[in-house]
Amino acid sequence: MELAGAVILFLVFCISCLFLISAWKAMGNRGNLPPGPTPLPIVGNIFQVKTGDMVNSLMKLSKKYGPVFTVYLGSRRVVVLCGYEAVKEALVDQGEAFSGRGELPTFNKVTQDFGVVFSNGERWKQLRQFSLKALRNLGMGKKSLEERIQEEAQCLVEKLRKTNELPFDPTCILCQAVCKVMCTILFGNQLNCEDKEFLARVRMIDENFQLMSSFWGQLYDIFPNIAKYLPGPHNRIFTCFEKLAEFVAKRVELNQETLDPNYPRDFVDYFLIRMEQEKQNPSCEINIKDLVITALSVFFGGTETIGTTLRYGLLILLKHPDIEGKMHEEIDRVIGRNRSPSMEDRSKMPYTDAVIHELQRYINLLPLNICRAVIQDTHFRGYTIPRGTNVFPMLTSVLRDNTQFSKPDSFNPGHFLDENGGFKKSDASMPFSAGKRICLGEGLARIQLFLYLTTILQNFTLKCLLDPKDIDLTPKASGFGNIPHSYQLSVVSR
Ligand code: HEM
Repeated sequence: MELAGAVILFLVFCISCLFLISAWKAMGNRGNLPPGPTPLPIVGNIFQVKTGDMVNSLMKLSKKYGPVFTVYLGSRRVVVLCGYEAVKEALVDQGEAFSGRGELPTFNKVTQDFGVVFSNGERWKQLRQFSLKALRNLGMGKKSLEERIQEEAQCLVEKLRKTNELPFDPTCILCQAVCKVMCTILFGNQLNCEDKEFLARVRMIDENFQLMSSFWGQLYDIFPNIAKYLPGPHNRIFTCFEKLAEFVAKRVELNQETLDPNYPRDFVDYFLIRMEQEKQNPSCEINIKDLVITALSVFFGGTETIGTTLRYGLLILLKHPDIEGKMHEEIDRVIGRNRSPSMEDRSKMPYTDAVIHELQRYINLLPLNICRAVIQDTHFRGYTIPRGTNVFPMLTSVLRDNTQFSKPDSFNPGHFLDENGGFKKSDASMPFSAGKRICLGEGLARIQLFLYLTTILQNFTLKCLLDPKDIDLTPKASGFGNIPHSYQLSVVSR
C-alpha cells in the first residue's frame, strides 16, 4: 500500500512538473512579441508587476524594455504601450487593429461581454452607434442638456451654501450632482433623487471605484481565478455591481411598461425604440441585456469619472490658491456674478479652460486606460502581436510624457497657455483616450466639468483646514483609477 501511495505521489509530481515546464515554455515562446521580463508559470510577472502598485511597476519596466513591451499578469499576456508616440501610433494610426476591448475582470464578472464598453466585433459597432445616436438625440452638445446641467449646478450651490462655511467631505455632494444629470439622461425625470435607495446607489458607485483601484481590486484583475476563492474586500465590488445592475434593470423595466414610441423621453427609450425597429433585421445583434449593461456602464462610468475629477480638482485648487484667484478674476470679468456660466463663455476664458485641461492631465484619472485588445495579428514597430492579445495603452505615460509637457510632474496651467495667455491645445492631452473607442461621454464630461467648476468658483472661495503646503496630491490608491486622499474643505461665499 505504502509503495502504491509513493508511486502515485511520484506520478502526480512528474505530471505537475511537465505541466509547469510546458506552461513556462509556452509563455517563454515569445515569437516576435515585444520584449519583456521572463514570466513564471501561472503567476506570470508577479515579481515585476506589483499588485497594489501596477502603474508605477509598468512605468519602471518601460525604462528597461522601451515604449513597447510584454508582461504576463498571471497567465494573461499584455502588451504595454508607453509614451505619446507609441500610444498615438497604435490607437490612431493603426486604430482598427487596436479597436478591440481586453479584459477587466472586476468589471467582466458582471458585464461579461455585453454592453458598449466590454463588447467586441459587430455587436460593439452597433452598440456604439446606437448609444451615440441616443445621446445626440437627447441633446449632447445642445442647449437643452446644458440647461439641465446649469440647473443642477445651481442646486449644488444651494447645498454648498447650507454647509454654513463649516468643513465637510465633498465626495457625496459632488457625486450626487453628477449622478442626477446622468439619471435624467438615462431614465428621464421620473426618478426621485432624494430617495434613500437612490442615495445608497450613489455611495456604491464611489465605493466600487475606490475598491477597484485598491490592492484587492488589482489582485482580482491580475489573478481572477485565484482571488475569486479568497475572502476579502474585493468581493464587495460584485455585491455593489449586482445591486447597481438590479437598480438599472428595474428602471429599464419601468421604461418598457410606460414607453410611447412617438415620445421618447430618455436614453433607454431611444434604445428600446431602436431595438424594436431592428427586430426584423437578422444582422442586428443587440438584446435587452446589452441595454441594461450599457445603461449600467454609462451610469457608473459617467458618474464616477466626473465626480472624482471634481473632487480631486478642488483639492488641487486648495493647494494652489493663486490659481484659484486667477480663475475668480476671469470669471468676474467674463461672466460676472448675476448670471449662470454657460458653454459660450468658455472660448472667452482661456485661463479657466487651461486650468481644467491641466486638472485632467495632472489627475490622470484612468492611468492604465481601459484595457484594449488587437482584433487581428498586428505588426507594430517591427513586432507581431497575435490576435486577441490584451493591450494597455498607458494614459499616464502620455499625460506625463516629458517630450510633450515641459514640467510633466507639476501642476501648471501654463502647459495649455501660449505666450499671449491664449488657450493652447496639446495633442497629448488625452484623458479620454483616442481612436475608435475614445470615451463616448467626452462632450458631456467637458460640459459638466466647466459648468460645475465655474459655478462653484463664481459663488465661493475654497478654504482648507490644512496649510496648502501640507496638502498631499499623490493618489491614495492608483490602479484602475487614481483616487485622491479623503479631505475636508469649507466654502466661503464671495
Ligand atoms: C472625466 C470624465 C471621463 C473620463 C476621464 C473618461 C475616460 C474614459 C476612457 C479613458 C475610456 C477608455 C477609452 C478607450 O478604450 O480608449 C472611456 C470609455 C468610455 N466612456 Fe468615458 N470618461 C469620462 C466620462 C464619461 C461619461 C460622462 C460617459 C457617459 C456618457 C462615459 C462613457 C464611456 C463609454 C460608454 C466608454 C466605452 C467606449 C467604447 O468602448 O466604445 N465616460 N472613458
